[in-house]
Amino acid sequence: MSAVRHQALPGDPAGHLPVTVLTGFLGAGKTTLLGRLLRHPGMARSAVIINEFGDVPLDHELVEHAKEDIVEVAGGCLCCTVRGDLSRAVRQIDLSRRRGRADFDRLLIETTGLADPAPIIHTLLTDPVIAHGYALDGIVTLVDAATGLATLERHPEAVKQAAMADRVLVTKTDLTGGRIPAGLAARLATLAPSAPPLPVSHGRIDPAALFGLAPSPATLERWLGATAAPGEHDHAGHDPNRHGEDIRAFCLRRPGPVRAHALAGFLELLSTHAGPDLLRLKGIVKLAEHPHLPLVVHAVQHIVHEPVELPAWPSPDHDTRLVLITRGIAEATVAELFDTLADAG
Ligand SMILES: Nc1nc2c(ncn2[C@@H]2O[C@H](COP(=O)(O)OP(=O)(O)OP(=O)(O)O)[C@@H](O)[C@H]2O)c(=O)[nH]1
Repeated sequence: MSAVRHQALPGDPAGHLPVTVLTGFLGAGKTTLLGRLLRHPGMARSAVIINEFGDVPLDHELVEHAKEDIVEVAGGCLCCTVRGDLSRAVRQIDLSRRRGRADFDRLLIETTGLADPAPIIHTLLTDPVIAHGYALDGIVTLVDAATGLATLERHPEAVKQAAMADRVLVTKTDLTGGRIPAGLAARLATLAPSAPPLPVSHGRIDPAALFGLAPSPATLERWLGATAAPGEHDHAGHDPNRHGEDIRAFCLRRPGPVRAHALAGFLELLSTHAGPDLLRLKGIVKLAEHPHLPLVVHAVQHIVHEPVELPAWPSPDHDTRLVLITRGIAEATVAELFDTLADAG
């Protein structure tokens, strides 16, 4: 038996460990917030499950973490194709805790940006092993201050994420003058009236604001009633890189270095012309100018974020890898554009 201290939920004599579900549309800032939270001294005893859409996981290389209590679930959304994987991931990390290999008293689950939180909550509440040892402490939904309103208009997944929130964080308010834009605030007030939004910049928030939000039994009942029974969303043979009709993920890989101006041209062309259909781009790039210092790039719809240079390659894989999630844009078109610019570079 490990000597694990249990930090039970208040009023929970059974000593269930609290689980927080961190959700929010593609690129809303979930990984940024998580990275920052995990550096907070009060968060040292947290385990994390990260789920990524598509079969080329990158987040585990991009989340700065000094701890090993992180399990990555790749290859689809927890909400549709890999719900069984959520159970397995929680069971795996729970077994590590019981065997004394992992020492945590709080679990955080970061969903993909396309996830419907309802089936995830359903699994947490109904899987016998999970329900025995863990209890939902709250759903924290991140909404991007700059793209959030347009995203809520176009993507029902984003609406559901906001509607189920116990806490809404409006991220990137440094891009909107430190404020939540009025139109977005009004939309959120109707979607999540009991979760007034908090503005957040660069993931800076007191962790206490995110915990102890446990939804009431009546709310849980409502979700359980509204959610499909386990198995209904699990499609055998479902392509993990597809979501709905025309959203798909793909990865561009290039072993040779890429010149900075070729990369900048590619990002500029793509974000300007694909606009809202470039749901997400993230990647790690070997720049010709600094091949030993990998560059992390991000774009969310029409916004290309400030690239960040890492002090070292996070894994032995030193190829440039760009993961894209697009709506109705062919992989071949994007790959050709990238190759043309990189080859000419
Ligand atoms: N200016 C600004 N940029 C931010 C902020 N938070 C996150 N970003 C940037 O937004 C981009 C996306 O952030 P992530 O944390 O990767 O977003 P995510 O929600 O984890 O993305 P997915 O996992 O792909 O859905 C990155 O370039 C971040 O640096 C913020 O508060 N301000």
